Order: sequence, then C-alpha cells, then structure tokens
Amino acid sequence: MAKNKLNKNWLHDHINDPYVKLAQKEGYRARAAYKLKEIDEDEKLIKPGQVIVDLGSTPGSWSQYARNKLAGLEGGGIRGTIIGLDMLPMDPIADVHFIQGDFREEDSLRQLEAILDGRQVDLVLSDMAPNLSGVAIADAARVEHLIDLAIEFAQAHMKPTGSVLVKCFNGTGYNELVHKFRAEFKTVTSKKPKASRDKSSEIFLLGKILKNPH
Ligand SMILES: C[S@@+](CC[C@H](N)C(=O)[O-])C[C@H]1O[C@@H](n2cnc3c(N)ncnc32)[C@H](O)[C@@H]1O
Repeated sequence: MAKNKLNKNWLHDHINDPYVKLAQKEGYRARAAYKLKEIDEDEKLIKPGQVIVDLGSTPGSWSQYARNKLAGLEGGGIRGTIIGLDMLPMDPIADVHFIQGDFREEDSLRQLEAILDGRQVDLVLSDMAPNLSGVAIADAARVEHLIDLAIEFAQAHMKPTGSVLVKCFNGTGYNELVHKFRAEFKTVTSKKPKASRDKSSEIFLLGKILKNPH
C-alpha cells in the first residue's frame, strides 16, 4: 500500500478510535492509559502507598493513571512514589518524578537509585518500545534487551512480592521471553487489553513475585 494511503488509514482509525476520544475527554495524554487501566482493573496492581517505576513513560499517560490511583481523596498530593523515565522529554505531571535518560545507560540507573534512596519498588512498568528496523531478529533482540534490563532492575530494586509489567510483541522471540519470565516469576500472565489494537502484535507480560530475589 502507498505510504500516503497508509497515513490516511492511520489518521482515520485514530480520529474514530473510542480510546482516543476517551483520553481527550478524561485528560490523558495518550490512549495507552486504557491499556494499563484494564490490566490494573483485572490484576489489582496499583495501590496507594506503592513505589512505582514507569519505564518509557513519555508522553505520560501511564504515569497520569498511576498518579490518579495514588491520589488522596482531598486532592492533596499522592500516597506513594512514581518515577517516570524516558529518553524523550516529558511535560511535568504533579507528584511524578521524571528522569530523562536512556534506560540502557548506567547514568539513568544511578538517577533512579538516587530517587529511590534505598526504598524498594512495588511495581515496575515498562511500555518501552525500541525503534524498530523491520528486521525481525534484530528487533526481537532489541525488545528482549530492554526487558532483560527491566528484569535485572526488578531483581535488584523490587520487593520480592512486587510485579513487573512489560510490553513485548507476539512474534519472533516471544516464546523465549515467556520462558524467561517463567524462570523469574512465580506467576506469569500475558495480557492483550482491548485498547491494544488487534492489528498490533503488542502484548503485555505480567510477572508477579520474584522466584530468586537478590
Ligand atoms: C509507547 S511509548 C510509551 C507511552 C507511555 N506509556 C504513555 O502511556 O504515555 C514508548 C516510550 O518508550 C521510550 N523508550 C524506548 N526505548 C527507551 C530506552 N532505551 N530508554 C528510555 N525510554 C525508552 C520511547 O522514547 C517512548 O517514549
């Protein structure tokens, strides 16, 4: 299909997408908020008082959703901590810490550790998506690398009873990722929320309770 037609189709789908409309109405920066919302409502992941790390947070809809879940009733501050990290800038969200950095780089980890200041994380979220080259094996390796780093981070900084939710793609390398999750977590579930487009091979893996915490 010609590129122009593809762009037009995307625009048509986007404008008519109920989640895009809902995001505009409810003040979310991206329709992605509803992916996390559905998974959270199913799995009861986010609770007041938690320490949450949101990897690949820009433009910020997952952090906004998490913030709403941790918000106090009287509209004052949040109970808990949210740290967003992305290589791209993110407009500030009240009560959400933000680090601009590449998660593959040591410096980003140091900055995360500085904000954590010894506290353990309850929930690691990763909606990180690497730039894809179209070469299946190379792309699978990039996705896997980011997920390996998220798991390593969880091993080092998450409570043993915590959870890790990562975006991956149901294609080359997916079975290996499920295998890896099963080796690391007591419970592993794959999630395809309704807001994740059918056309997309995007799928989320949720691991709960570390088998071998450090
Ligand atoms: C799909 S978007 C995230 C959307 C976000 N969850 C939301 O709800 O607004 C994926 C993000 O991952 C970020 N990303 C990809 N690779 C990264 C890396 N190595 N380090 C940090 N961020 C990364 C991209 O810059 C992009 O902003």
